[in-house]
Amino acid sequence: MAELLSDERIDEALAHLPRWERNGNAIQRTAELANFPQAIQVVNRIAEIAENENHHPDIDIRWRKLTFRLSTHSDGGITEKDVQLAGEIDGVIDAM
Ligand SMILES: C[C@H](O)[C@H](O)[C@H]1CNC2=NC(N)=NC(=O)C2=N1
Repeated sequence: MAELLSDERIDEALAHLPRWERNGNAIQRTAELANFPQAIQVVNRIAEIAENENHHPDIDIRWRKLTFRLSTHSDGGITEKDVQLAGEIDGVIDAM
């Protein structure tokens, strides 16, 4: 179990993650890739990171548009694991 973050800590984390917004008990970002294969490549790279960390995003795939929603299901809210994964997802998308 990880510790749920305070509202203040979440705001502070999001100040460093400008592409992410809070959506209730999760943080969320959308990204539009150049085409569908690139979007799937992004998903595959993130899948590898998620497996390594045993922390998995909810992912919505619509053609070349991806929406990532991060929360720590076992704790019912946002933890440092989500903040960490958000930064890594940004890194994968920025590298495309
Ligand atoms: C047993 C295993 O540690 C859990 O099911 C992991 C897997 N991936 C997970 N991912 C996310 N986002 N939240 C979790 O609580 C979680 N739990």
